[in-house]
Amino acid sequence: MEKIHLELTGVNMDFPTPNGSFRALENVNLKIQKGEFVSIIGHSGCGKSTVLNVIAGLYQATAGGVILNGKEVTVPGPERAMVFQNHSLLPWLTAYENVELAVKTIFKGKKSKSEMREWIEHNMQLVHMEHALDKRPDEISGGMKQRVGIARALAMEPEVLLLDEPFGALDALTRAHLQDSVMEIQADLGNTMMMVTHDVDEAVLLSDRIVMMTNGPAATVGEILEVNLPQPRDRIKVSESTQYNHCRHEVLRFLYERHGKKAEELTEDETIDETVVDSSEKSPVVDFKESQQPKNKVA
Ligand SMILES: Nc1ncnc2c1ncn2[C@@H]1O[C@H](COP(=O)(O)OP(=O)(O)OP(=O)(O)O)[C@@H](O)[C@H]1O
Repeated sequence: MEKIHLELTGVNMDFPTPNGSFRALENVNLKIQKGEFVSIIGHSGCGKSTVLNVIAGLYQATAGGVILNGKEVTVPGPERAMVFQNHSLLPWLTAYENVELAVKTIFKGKKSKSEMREWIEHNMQLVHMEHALDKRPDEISGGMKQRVGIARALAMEPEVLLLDEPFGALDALTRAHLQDSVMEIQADLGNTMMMVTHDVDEAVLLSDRIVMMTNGPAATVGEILEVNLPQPRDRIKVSESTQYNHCRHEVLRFLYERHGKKAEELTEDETIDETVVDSSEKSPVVDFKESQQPKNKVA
């Protein structure tokens, strides 16, 4: 049995609201091994981002806690880097300088100026952005900005990379490129990665396990699905495999059941455009999409 790297135990998260306390999470328990890629999926507003924010230390759990490498985490730290849906780069700095800012914070006094430069260039290479070091965010595309955001997070040498819908704002082709890059990076570096996504295909393609959350309020882990697909994964080969379609069906079944549709109404290859109920509003919203990403691997 592998050693547990990251563990959430009995996590509750209550938010104060004008109408009293709102319980977003209740008794969330999760054990993650080093180097695992875990996706979190669930209906809109169920609490996926809240789970990541608690791990990041941006929110403090009202009960229970998070242990990383045997130590409790309650505040943000460089060993847990977060990538958001919107790149959050500083617009007046170049791509290089944006990454440099994070690198200086972590490695000041530990790396020389030339070592820092090498390290920044190395991380930009990992995300295939070495050609745009001197571009400012307004001079590069959304996908390129996201790449720089990932480089900035990786440059902090985090033990855990937290990805909150990192590709959600991108077009299908760019998303596919970035998914491939993230798979390559994880194969290279072996980081533990946790990703919130609404995209069932993305979750199956990238994950070792998919955590499916129940609807809120007081959301918790509903089911956990193991994705037993061989690595490295080629999107075209994977999408043709029975195991892939089984995993996809299992996630859709879970989401449908939470939406009130019966599992037996699903077929293995059913196409779905929208399936969910916003768990906080209890009204149908267009949210869960079968991925429209291209099925072939893009270089
Ligand atoms: N700071 C806050 N104060 C009050 N309520 C909050 C706060 N942050 C989140 N919530 C509530 O907690 C619940 C979970 O929110 P969260 O953003 O984690 O859901 P989510 O599953 O990530 O949603 P989505 O899929 O739409 O991004 C929601 O009902 C949300 O309104």
